Amino acid sequence: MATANKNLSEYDKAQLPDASDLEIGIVVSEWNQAITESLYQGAYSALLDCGVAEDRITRWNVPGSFELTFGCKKMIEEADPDAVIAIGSVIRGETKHFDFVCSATAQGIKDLNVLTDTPVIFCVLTDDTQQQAEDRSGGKHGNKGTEAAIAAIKMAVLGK
Ligand SMILES: Nc1c(NC[C@H](O)[C@H](O)[C@H](O)CO)[nH]c(=O)[nH]c1=O
Ligand SMILES: CC(=O)[C@@H](O)COP(=O)(O)O
Repeated sequence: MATANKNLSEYDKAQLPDASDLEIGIVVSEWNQAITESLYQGAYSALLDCGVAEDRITRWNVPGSFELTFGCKKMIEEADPDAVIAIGSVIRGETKHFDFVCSATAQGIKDLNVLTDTPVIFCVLTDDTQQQAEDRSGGKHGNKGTEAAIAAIKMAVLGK
């Protein structure tokens, strides 16, 4: 199902496990900062709404999406959260750099899920246009940060 047919912000708290004792890490890329801050706010608000304690949410920033893998790895090593949300926004430019950044970031986050015992949630928008990114970070298609927070809660409990 394409995002166009699914609102990213919809969730049913009644279907979620107790999140009151969860520690959640969030690593945020500074590239396309207006988009990533909107994604972060979506994730942060949903975590609080679902019962995660404010003082159990840890945020770190990294320069770009390519650095998300290292930032999440260090957070897992140093803070040992129950799950980590990796937030980024990659928007296609004139060259093939978009393809390499998206592929490396997706593979790196996948590797963390394989090589560590901590779920790492892929909250990285990979868009052809600024409008597509805005539509998925609090626009007409909802907020992927909200979707990522719900996934983080579910995976954190599954991984315990
Ligand atoms: N163009 C985008 C980038 N590029 C930067 C890389 O992520 C990386 O920080 C750099 O290559 C140094 O290692 N990053 C994004 O997150 N979004 C983009 O659109
Ligand atoms: C995803 C990127 O790295 C890209 O936005 C950089 O733009 P360009 O391909 O024009 O250098």
